[in-house]
Amino acid sequence: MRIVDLRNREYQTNEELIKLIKRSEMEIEQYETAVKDIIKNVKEKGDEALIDYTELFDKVKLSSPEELVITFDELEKAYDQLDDDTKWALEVALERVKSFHEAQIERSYLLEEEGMLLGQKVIPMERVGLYVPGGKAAYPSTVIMNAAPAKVAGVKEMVMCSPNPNKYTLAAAFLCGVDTVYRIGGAQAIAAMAYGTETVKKVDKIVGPGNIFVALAKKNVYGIVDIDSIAGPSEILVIADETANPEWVAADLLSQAEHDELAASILVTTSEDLAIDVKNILYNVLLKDFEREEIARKSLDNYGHIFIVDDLDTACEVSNFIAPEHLEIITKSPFDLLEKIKHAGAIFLGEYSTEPLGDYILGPNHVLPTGRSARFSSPLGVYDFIKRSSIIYVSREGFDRVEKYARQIATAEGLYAHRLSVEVRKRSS
Ligand SMILES: NC(=O)c1ccc[n+]([C@@H]2O[C@H](COP(=O)([O-])OP(=O)(O)OC[C@H]3O[C@@H](n4cnc5c(N)ncnc54)[C@H](O)[C@@H]3O)[C@@H](O)[C@H]2O)c1
Ligand SMILES: N[C@H](CO)Cc1c[nH]c[nH+]1
Ligand SMILES: [Zn+2]
Repeated sequence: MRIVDLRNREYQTNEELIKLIKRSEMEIEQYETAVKDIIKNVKEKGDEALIDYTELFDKVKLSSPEELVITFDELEKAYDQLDDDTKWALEVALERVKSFHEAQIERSYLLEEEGMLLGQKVIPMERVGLYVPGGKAAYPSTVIMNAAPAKVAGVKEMVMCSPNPNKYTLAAAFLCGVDTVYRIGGAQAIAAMAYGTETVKKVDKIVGPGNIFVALAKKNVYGIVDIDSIAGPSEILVIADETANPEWVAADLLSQAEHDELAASILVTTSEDLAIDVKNILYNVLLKDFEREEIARKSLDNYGHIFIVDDLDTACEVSNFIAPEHLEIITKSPFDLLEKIKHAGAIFLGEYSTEPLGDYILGPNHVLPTGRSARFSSPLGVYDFIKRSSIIYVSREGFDRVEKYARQIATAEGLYAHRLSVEVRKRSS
């Protein structure tokens, strides 16, 4: 495999590539230390720590723990304040996301065998925590992406945390029927939902995306609660050939760069001309007079890459290695590459399937694994909000069919009380 970037550096191996794309261990360690400290403080000081962090990071001064909670009236008022077009757009999005996720519903089942009924009962989670980011932008769309699959799964209670949420985020929470909303963000919100405080309810599972502090905090509380995936700073990788429109590709790369200085936007192309055009358009046209220039420029300078490869097979190999959150394939025959893609949070095929449509309105979830975790994680879905219990019924007849095998295996394991449980029943015949 031969990979050349725009500065004519050559990468021979995946290891060289990973060094380039990975945030340095030292960088991550700094964030880890800060996050662990925040979690410890919230565990020890509860609401007091939440009030302090909210002032420090979100510049919101609260005079009492009650103010951490946003009342139902505030949510309703926020919704009423929206103009009709925005209300309608959010409603259409909610309906589309819900109906896409309905296909993920998993049913309980019972298998009947001679003398036995064996099955699985699907049970929705009782209380889940939704994280909705709010530092560098507001994310009403993420309220929908979190809440819609939870509702479809039948979750009883939804708790939501977001730093300094604006009227759009609050209106979306109202529309989605979120039960309790707290104005708390970052690692402190994750710690509060995992451990509970005097005011914040402890949940069974925390889902939703966020910046590096949120993503690392979720990783840290995993085990105390369940989490969905590591859905951290956004990523996009575009595989494109000479048929791609450079302006469209550049716009799509910028769409994720504007989320966060730590976002990653990568183009892998077989066309050197396209590579040069995309770079020029990005830096000499789109970034000029761009409202979110500061964030996007830092992201592109540090984590933006353009790789030129010999063929589309190599492009797929690079993409599989990076395992991006979003993969766009803008080539002459995008479906031809689909079977070669092994790791990606969401795969967008063809030039009109632009990533931002997926962020807002199509239906598939936009809460997606990042940082190469698409190798083992999936998009947020109904399956994240359910758990399963096995159901077991055995009659005397069923018992007689299998008891000797159980006794045999119990003997092999040296677990005599296990064997006894079977023997006492056998003797009763
Ligand atoms: N992967 C996905 O599915 C997905 C979806 C949507 C958004 N995102 C990502 O979510 C993120 C949103 O980030 P954001 O910053 O706008 O909002 P955010 O809510 O995730 O983070 C804001 C919080 O970060 C904390 N914070 C900021 N600076 C800190 C510091 N120096 N020390 C400790 N804590 C600090 C504060 O508590 C603040 O409330 C972006 O990275 C975006 O790319 C990812
Ligand atoms: N692209 C983000 C996921 O990485 C989701 C989002 C919400 N709003 C805009 N974009
Ligand atoms: Zn986005």
